[in-house]
Amino acid sequence: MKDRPSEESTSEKSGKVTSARESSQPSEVEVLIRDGEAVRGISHLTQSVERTRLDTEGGVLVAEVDSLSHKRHRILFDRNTNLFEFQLIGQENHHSVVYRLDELLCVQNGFVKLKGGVPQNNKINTTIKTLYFYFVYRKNKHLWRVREIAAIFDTNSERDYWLNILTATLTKIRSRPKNIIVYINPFGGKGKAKKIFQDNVEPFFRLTPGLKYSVLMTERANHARDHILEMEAEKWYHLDGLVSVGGDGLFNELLSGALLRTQRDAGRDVDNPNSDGLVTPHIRFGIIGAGSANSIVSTVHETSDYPTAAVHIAIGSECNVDVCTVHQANKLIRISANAISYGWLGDVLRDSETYRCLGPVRYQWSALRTTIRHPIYRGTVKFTLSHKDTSDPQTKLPKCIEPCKECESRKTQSSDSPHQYDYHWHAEFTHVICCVIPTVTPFTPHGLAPFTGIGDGTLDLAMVSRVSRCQNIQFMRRAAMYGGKELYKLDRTLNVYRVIKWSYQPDEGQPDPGTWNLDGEILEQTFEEPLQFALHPQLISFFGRDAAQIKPTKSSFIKKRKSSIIYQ
Ligand SMILES: Nc1ncnc2c1ncn2[C@@H]1O[C@H](COP(=O)(O)OP(=O)(O)OP(=O)(O)O)[C@@H](O)[C@H]1O
Repeated sequence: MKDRPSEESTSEKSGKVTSARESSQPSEVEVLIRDGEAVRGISHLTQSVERTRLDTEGGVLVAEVDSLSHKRHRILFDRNTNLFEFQLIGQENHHSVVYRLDELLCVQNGFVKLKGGVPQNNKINTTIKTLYFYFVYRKNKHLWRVREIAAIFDTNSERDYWLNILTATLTKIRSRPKNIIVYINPFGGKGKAKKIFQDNVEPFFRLTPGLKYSVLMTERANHARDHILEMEAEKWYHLDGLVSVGGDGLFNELLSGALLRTQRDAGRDVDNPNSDGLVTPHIRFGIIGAGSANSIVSTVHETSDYPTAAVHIAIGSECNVDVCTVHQANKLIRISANAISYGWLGDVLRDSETYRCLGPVRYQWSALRTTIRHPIYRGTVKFTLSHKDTSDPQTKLPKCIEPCKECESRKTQSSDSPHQYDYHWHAEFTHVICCVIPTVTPFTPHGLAPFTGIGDGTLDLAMVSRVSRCQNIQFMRRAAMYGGKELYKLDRTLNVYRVIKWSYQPDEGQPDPGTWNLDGEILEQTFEEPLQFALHPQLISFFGRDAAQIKPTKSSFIKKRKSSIIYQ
């Protein structure tokens, strides 16, 4: 059991301590995140210190403390670089550990029960003289957790001085959210969204200094979207985050509500697919994946782990994400930040709606039914490449099925007359799949889109023309087992392009125009009007961090353990 100082066992030593002065309160703090960079120690900033001292405003705060095992340490907090250094003193060799301010979730004058790095409840077990630092860290490739460092000060007032100054500093970190709304779909996934929030997310929020949050339980479909659109302006502009606790469908409501509201307030035309002037919402999005697929959260954080998502919201990490708008007859009809698919995948979703009573198994059942039916749709895909794509579709795309209206119209037009899209392909399709982000789902754990990123300014468009039932099963099996990257390696004839806009129109005279699967929701296609898809690069921000930038903490810390404070 951990040795914690209790009220009875500690006695306060006398000592004059600088009181928290007005002048020492920090103004707004800008944390420079230097992920992946080796952080230089700050020990050069001080030589010998007896007790808490603040060199200058924005200078270095220094104190000598004991660890729980009574080893003497020095803590330095450099307010210019926003770095903490914990040094073990009185040893021959120099042992220290450095943390950044943005890794500090909170400081407390008592300990919080942690289980596997997740705060268990909100009870703070107050102690005297001990300050508990709660730092977030990347536990392994995917998971983020909280670790505790306990430092026993010489006096209670010195501890309180540190507590006040650090809490005030954390409250003023500009990138941390101050005011968020949490939308919970009580029926999402297995109907446990509320409990998931209370057990895995709320404890982080309660610990975060300066974070205010309100919770809205949705009562119907589109409740969250309408709530955002109808919110009073003053409330809306004071918000800095919207968090969905549910599936991809609930998140899409938040996304649509916030984007529509922002464009409406800015007087932008959302209906025109060629308008590239959409305004970025002032809020960031957080997702707690409590739905059935949780594809967006799994793609952004590479895991649907609830505490990881909660950590990113609490510490205010940020990543920008591309968005795709879908238009029909010059009207905006949907917004997607995930994947849009037509053909086999669209039909599976449509069929699965009839079998909702089966729960998540319905997708497997409908996949089987759709594979037996083996739908093929004839239509025209038109697209414009992103400048990042180097392949030339002209040399790779098979010939259009004749007659092709687009080929004929291009023949009759002069070569210099502008086309809305640079390339087209009239074919019979088994799949047309467009990924805005890599699209990690329980069925495609390695990501469906071969080369796209979450905010790389491209859409990956894959067109799979008529294949046999057997080939389609192989195609889906490979995509699920190895991910899109391997699929592309195995089949170089796969027509995949990085595009910025595209459209699809089915040929008339087929029994069915087909259905789209847009972020897991059905979108009906019509014969009359093509659907147009337009990319808006990095239009929204998420509470998330590019995982590749941060190295996981080494698990061999036991070997390097020098004290209960320095174990990295
Ligand atoms: N209280 C509610 N009652 C009914 N429907 C709701 C409610 N709140 C949200 N919805 C709608 O339910 C749909 C599915 O919700 P959500 O995505 O949260 O869960 P899910 O279990 O992942 O769903 P799916 O079955 O689509 O995967 C959303 O499109 C949303 O609009």
